[in-house]
Amino acid sequence: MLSADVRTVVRSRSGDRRTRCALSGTPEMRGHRPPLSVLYMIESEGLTKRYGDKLAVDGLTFTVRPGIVTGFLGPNGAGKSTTMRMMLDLDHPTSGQVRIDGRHYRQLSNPLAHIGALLDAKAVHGGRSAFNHLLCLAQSNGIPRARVHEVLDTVGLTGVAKKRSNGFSLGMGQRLGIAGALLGDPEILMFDEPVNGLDPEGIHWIRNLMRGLAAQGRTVFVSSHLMSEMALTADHLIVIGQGRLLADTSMAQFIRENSRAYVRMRSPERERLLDVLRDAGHPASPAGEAVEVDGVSAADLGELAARHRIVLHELSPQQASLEEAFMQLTAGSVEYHAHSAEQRPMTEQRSAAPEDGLPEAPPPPGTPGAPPPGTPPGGGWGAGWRNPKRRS
Ligand SMILES: Nc1ncnc2c1ncn2[C@@H]1O[C@H](COP(=O)(O)OP(=O)(O)OP(=O)(O)O)[C@@H](O)[C@H]1O
Repeated sequence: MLSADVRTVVRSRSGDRRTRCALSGTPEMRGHRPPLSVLYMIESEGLTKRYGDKLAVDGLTFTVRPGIVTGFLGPNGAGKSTTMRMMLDLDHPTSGQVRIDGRHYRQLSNPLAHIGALLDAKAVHGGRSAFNHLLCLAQSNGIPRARVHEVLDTVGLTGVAKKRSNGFSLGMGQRLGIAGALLGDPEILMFDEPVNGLDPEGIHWIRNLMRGLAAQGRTVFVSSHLMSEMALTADHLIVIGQGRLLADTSMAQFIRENSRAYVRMRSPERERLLDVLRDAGHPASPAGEAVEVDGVSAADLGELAARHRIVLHELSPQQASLEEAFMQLTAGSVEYHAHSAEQRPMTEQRSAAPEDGLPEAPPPPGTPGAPPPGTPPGGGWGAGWRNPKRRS
């Protein structure tokens, strides 16, 4: 017999397969039911993974909750994929644990019905058609054949279902991987770089898919390096650097706490404006033709300018992007630094490098090859990856 609390929860998820299981009280749902508080969650507790000398994941404790999209961010090599692999029991933690719906992955009697994942879109048998690939997955997991047609339709691959997947583009492969993740109609979905290789329409589609899955009350955990996309998709962020937890917070709070918010003002009477701001106790910094003021609202600054009859051509509150906030927070954890393609060739750099072998300081801001604003000393993202720990 299901408790009243369980009925409340499952009824709010109208139409989903597990809801029906729960209401009919199948043996799977009757046995080993985790406490309500952990349903549909991923819980990582002190998760640690060491590969030889390399501490890839270092004591990660966090919870991924249902009903929202949780973004998983970190610079290259931060440990995101390793963490996701451990969640699916594809890699064993050195210490710590992960629970899915309150249980270890190995204890789930029907894992695909609990958690669906896209980790590596290329991990399919290329000689099989998309349909047969999904059918094999379905048959080995007790999922009806009709569900294969449903997920192919959801990801837009029905028209190429009989084609071999080794002829698929990167984007089609991603869609097939997503179809596999959806196959068991799980409450928890995990995607590692799902927009890789997708065109703008595909990116838009997966954004809506993820938001739609979360709106149905599912738990959606997604990693991506595409910050602009993540800013549009995720509600909550887990950020790691060098295997350690750096932030576990809402998107809005993350940006607020890791960036500078200020108001940008432009006036044909710039010098007078600076004087008025100074006299009012609002120190402003000149920025080209504009001035930037911290810690005062745009409304207050507009009224101040009006009282002094100063014409304004711009009065705009500025908030850093997710990308800027991310780079600010992870500045100390970036392991693989990049250098602009416009910098001198590597051979030239090597001969001119100081004796300690460290890279030279980047060019000044605004010049060719300069890093974008907020880039930590030593570089940012881009071409020419080089691990400073592997100096020759
Ligand atoms: N099988 C392995 N053997 C040895 N080292 C590994 C193995 N898998 C990962 N690592 C190392 O662990 C660290 C974390 O790697 P991981 O792939 O989890 O990072 P990531 O955050 O997913 O990186 P990216 O964003 O570049 O995909 C890296 O230094 C990586 O080289």
